[in-house]
Amino acid sequence: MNKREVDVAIIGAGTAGMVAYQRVRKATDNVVLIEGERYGTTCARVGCMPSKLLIAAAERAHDLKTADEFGVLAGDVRIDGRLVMERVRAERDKFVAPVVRSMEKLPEEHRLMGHARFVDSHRLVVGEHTEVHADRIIIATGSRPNVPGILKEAKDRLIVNDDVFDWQDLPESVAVFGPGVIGLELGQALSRLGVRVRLFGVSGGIGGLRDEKIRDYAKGVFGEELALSLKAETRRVERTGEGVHITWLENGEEHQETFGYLLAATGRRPNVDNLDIQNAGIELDDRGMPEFDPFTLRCGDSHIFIAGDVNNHRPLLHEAADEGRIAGDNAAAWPDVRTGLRKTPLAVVFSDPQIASVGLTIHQVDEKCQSCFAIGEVSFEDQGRSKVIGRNRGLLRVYGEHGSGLFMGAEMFGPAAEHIAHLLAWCAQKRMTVSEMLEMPFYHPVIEEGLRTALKNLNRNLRLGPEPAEGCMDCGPGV
Ligand SMILES: Cc1cc2nc3c(=O)[nH]c(=O)nc-3n(C[C@H](O)[C@H](O)[C@H](O)COP(=O)(O)OP(=O)(O)OC[C@H]3O[C@@H](n4cnc5c(N)ncnc54)[C@H](O)[C@@H]3O)c2cc1C
Ligand SMILES: NC(=O)c1ccc[n+]([C@@H]2O[C@H](COP(=O)([O-])OP(=O)(O)OC[C@H]3O[C@@H](n4cnc5c(N)ncnc54)[C@H](O)[C@@H]3O)[C@@H](O)[C@H]2O)c1
Repeated sequence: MNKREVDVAIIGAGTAGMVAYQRVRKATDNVVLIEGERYGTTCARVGCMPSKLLIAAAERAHDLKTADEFGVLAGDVRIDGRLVMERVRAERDKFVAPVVRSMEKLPEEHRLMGHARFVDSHRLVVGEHTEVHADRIIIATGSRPNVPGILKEAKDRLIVNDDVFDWQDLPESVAVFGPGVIGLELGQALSRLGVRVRLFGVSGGIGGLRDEKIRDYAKGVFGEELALSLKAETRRVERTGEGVHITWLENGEEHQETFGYLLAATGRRPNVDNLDIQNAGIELDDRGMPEFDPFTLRCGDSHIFIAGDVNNHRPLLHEAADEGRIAGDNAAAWPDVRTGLRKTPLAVVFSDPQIASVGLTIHQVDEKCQSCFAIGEVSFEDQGRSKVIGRNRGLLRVYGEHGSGLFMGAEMFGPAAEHIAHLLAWCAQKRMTVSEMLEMPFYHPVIEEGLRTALKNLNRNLRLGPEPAEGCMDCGPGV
């Protein structure tokens, strides 16, 4: 077995691992970045980018199919599944290639291919060919789909997100299990591309929405175009000659339907269980997850750090990058460990309408403010710009603290949520009050005017500032 002695070993060459590597590199040349499978990252290969490519095709198809609303007659819209998937794969490959190239450009002594596992708190065995002794270690091993046992009965027709993006053609039908972020994004996109889809859930939730009022509204809107079984008890999953036959119980009645494939989007499992983590000498919780500080990413008071999806703290791309930076800086400077900047929570679901959440959830605000908070809201059904562009479905709810008037968080289902969420996240991070946010300029006619309406409503409910005039003429029509 080869032997290596390094200052810092990083396990996992995904986004968190690559960013951590760049930071460590500033302090030492004696570093190794270990990858067990392939270069290219989850985001570029099987995550953010290919999913958004599929969604982009679905949005084009949907726009064409609904263009007659504007008097634009597109005729019969035909979707060529082979061409759709060809573009998804080709564009995906263009995102993956530069990531792989940047990895391959690293000095050879900084790269190691092979699955890593802990032998003790400082020693890793990699691919059974190299033993690495590291002064400090960063775990950045990401996550993988978690598939409940019963779904495995779909056998060769069971797929996860990774498989979808290698399809050569679109299938006739897919049962999507898991109405969370991945299931909703992919399920709606496939449906809009002409695939027969049913979305199965267990708890009644959809798209990770936490505010019940928005969740109920969103369920109504998605239910108009998607077959939803959000509170289903799966009785049987059988691989038959035609595909996958599913029997489920819903509202006290048994239902059955056959699909070509079963897509499991039932959550993700951190890649901790394949590391022999029990040998690392760090505290584990009752689920076997390392205890760590989210501000330093350090596990207890050890020399081991954990960054990205693997710690399951905020499993999003920009958070993986931030955590890679913090863990990298701290591993480099160890034992001088510093707290890093954690940004305001921000999440976007690329459904249509989009879903976004910013800052604290309604339940967290309630807990933090001990019920001393108010809610402002706006419906986009009557919002001027949204009506003009035919996207007037949605609801935004903003939360503020009584007394201080501070903006605490928001949840949104509606048009341009990805953009409005950014404005809100920036205000939250700057700790702005709702009144200060209302001092900012709002153009006319734009979707952001809907945000202003929600903020004015919140200010009124916080009993701050002047009582807003009904039908404000300064604001123009349809705001
Ligand atoms: C379908 C889908 C869509 C998504 N869309 C979005 C989106 O739109 N926006 C967003 O912000 N986020 C999105 N995400 C989440 C985002 O992709 C992740 O948060 C991010 O990629 C996590 O990066 P990471 O570095 O933690 O993990 P990864 O990029 O997964 O890297 C981990 C690496 O560790 C390696 N590894 C694992 N175990 C070992 C081992 N024992 N030894 C050596 N190497 C190992 C793996 O092979 C992998 O290369 C999406 C995810 C999915 C699945
Ligand atoms: N746009 C984005 O930013 C984006 C997109 C995709 C993924 N992601 C990230 O990836 C993470 C994982 O996404 P995900 O969708 O896999 O997880 P998730 O936790 O969002 O959703 C999983 C869903 O599966 C349901 N479920 C669990 N067991 C089930 C069963 N047996 N039958 C039916 N439903 C079942 C859960 O109730 C939940 O609704 C997200 O939390 C997010 O951080 C982000």
